[in-house]
Amino acid sequence: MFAEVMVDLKTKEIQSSYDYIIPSDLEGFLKLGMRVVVPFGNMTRVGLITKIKSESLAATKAIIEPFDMEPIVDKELFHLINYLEEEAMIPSVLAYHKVIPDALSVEYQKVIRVMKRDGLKEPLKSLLIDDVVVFKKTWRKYSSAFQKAVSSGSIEIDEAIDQKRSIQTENYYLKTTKVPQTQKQQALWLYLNEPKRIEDILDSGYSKQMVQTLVKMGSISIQKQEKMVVFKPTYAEDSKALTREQKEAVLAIKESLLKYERFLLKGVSASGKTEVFLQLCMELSKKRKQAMIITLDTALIEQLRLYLNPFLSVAVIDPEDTLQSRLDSYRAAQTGYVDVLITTPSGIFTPFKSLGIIIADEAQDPSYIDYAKTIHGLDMLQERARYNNIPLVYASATPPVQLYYDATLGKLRLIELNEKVYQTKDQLQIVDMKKELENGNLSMLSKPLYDAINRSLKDNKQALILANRNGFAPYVLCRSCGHVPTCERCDTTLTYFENKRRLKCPHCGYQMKYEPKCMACGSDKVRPVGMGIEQVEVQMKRTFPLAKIARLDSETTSKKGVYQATINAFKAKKIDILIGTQMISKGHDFDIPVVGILLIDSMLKAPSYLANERCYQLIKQTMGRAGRKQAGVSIVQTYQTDHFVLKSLEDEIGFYEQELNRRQIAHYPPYYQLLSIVFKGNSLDQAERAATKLKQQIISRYSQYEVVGPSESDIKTFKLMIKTGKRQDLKHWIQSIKQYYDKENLSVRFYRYDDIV
Ligand SMILES: Nc1ncnc2c1ncn2[C@@H]1O[C@H](COP(=O)(O)OP(=O)(O)OP(=O)(O)O)[C@@H](O)[C@H]1O
Ligand SMILES: [Zn+2]
Repeated sequence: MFAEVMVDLKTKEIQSSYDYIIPSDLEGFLKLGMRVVVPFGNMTRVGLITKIKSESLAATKAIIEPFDMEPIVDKELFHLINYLEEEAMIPSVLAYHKVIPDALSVEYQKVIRVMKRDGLKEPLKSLLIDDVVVFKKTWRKYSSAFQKAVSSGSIEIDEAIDQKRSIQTENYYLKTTKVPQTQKQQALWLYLNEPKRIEDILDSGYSKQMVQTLVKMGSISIQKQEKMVVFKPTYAEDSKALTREQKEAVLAIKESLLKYERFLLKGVSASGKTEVFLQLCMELSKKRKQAMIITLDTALIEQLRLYLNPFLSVAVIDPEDTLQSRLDSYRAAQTGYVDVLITTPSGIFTPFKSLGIIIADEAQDPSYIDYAKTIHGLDMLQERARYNNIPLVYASATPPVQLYYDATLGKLRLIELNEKVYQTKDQLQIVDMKKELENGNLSMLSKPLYDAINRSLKDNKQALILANRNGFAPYVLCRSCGHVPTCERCDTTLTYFENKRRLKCPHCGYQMKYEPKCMACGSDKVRPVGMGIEQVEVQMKRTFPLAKIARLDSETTSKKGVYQATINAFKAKKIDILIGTQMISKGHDFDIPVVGILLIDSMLKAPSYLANERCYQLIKQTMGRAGRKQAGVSIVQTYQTDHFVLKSLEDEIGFYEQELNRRQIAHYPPYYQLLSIVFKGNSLDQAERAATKLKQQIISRYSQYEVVGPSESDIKTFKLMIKTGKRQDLKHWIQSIKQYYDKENLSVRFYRYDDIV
């Protein structure tokens, strides 16, 4: 027998799988989805078995040994990998890379063994103090010394595979056939008629000492089993009486628990969607089925966990956690040990033993689309729900336009929660900043917002301010020559960060030190222009000097734990005014009377067909943080009071209808599908020529496609955007010409979820 092995999954250069002979003693043991150790050139590498077959013309080398005892990639994951290759047009190595978690990746090390210590000379003599040492990267400069030592036989160098994290085990205690003497001992012995962990034994009132004695006597045996790390149910809370709408929602979804169906749970902010999740998960837990809930970040994971944990066992996979902790939770889901797994869109590929429901919370959030814009988490979840024949619930106060549209077509079932649990009042006020200026108010705070915050502080209450723009100012400008510093890698205008005195590229992360001297003309008349969140903070501190003010954005939360701590402090009312970017807008169950929404005008002008939708959702989500347990007011400051997004903040249907209409006219989703084809060459010229040529080919071959571009989109990169009603045949055709570009040394990538227009 032969195996196709995808060698060294995490190395992008190795793009294909290779055939290996399966040694006869491993036949039957090795299965699809297991990792194996194989010879590769003169190295030893780990690879994944992607196929087992009876014939191979290419195989010359044999698999050395298994690396896993059971498959780490199951049938469903293979299906998803296939889906990624076919539908998202992702190269297969990358698809494997996406699906297999980092916690399971390996590293390769060189291990040096000292054979003859006397033969060692400096610097090796002092580097190799122990007899077995792992080679350090910094020792590369001594390569020739190491080579000499090898040829003289003083040292040997081996290659070792280092698994970054491994599955943890722990001891379980079980009775043997040997009956102990005393009555007390016999009680313990009988209690251990099935394997138990020491914690559980102690909890049941037996002593550690007695366990040890019986082990010595041979009445108890010790077994090693996989250690399961989950949050066990605390039973610390009583269940709530559901509202009428919650009851109806639970009932509707419960009816189709054991089949594939999509639901849109559209519930206004604070309508108690989480309670609906809890009820569904509890129902499934009775049927020994698991639930996967996706939310956005550490604080929201924790908020959800605290809500569910009194009733259910919960595991979480948070990209902020350690590899080991992520692996533990991964195994808890995979082995069926836990009721609920809560994770972020990064965890959507986690395998389950018996998945019963998928809930995509905050389904409107852009982070469901991966950074590269190749994978849409909601599409992957739909594929998983279909594969497992289970319901998928999208939950949101502001559903994506696409899902709203699908619901109107009857492709998914709409369930609405229109009332807030506590039926508190909320109020919206849109302030025209042009008028504020006319009335002589030059500050960034409008009179109504200033008054509202002031009142709240006087009442010992809080305020939340959205300022969704990083840095101190969006750019700096030389007032002498007009120069604006841009990124030397991708030409994007650099954002100015005053606290760190740096200029940073919002697109690629490039950064440089800020000098108040113009790089073009040397003048010292360089000034920040426009407003960012750092500046909002400075001005708020000046306006409300006695208030405790905190800021939440990518800068302040770069250190682990700060985000969660700040959210907790705000909930505990240790902060008076919290200023934040979009990270404060979604899902947090705050109890505040005032929300201020600033700096949204530039968002409405973003070059994305999703700009209106994103801005609408962001404002509505932020508004939803007030008026939960107490009445609340949201104040939106804008220069564009006539914009339909702002006009329809209290007319939901109006928003969706106008936006749909606009998209239909401009040929955007959901009416048209988009596909970006991006060429990256050795030069801008080469990329542009290829893009132009492909555009002509497409137009002459497929008259039904609209092709926009080519346009320069990055360094040495040109992009075509295709709009189409149907994408299928185009995909195969492009795949077939792809080899041609490979020969020309041009990389061609496809992006299905590119929204930049
Ligand atoms: N049936 C109920 N009885 C009493 N309190 C409830 C009930 N259901 C939910 N709550 C409480 O109402 C508050 C709001 O619920 P939840 O956070 O689930 O709202 P949500 O719909 O998810 O809002 P958002 O869209 O803003 O995230 C929570 O504090 C929750 O504990
Ligand atoms: Zn850049």
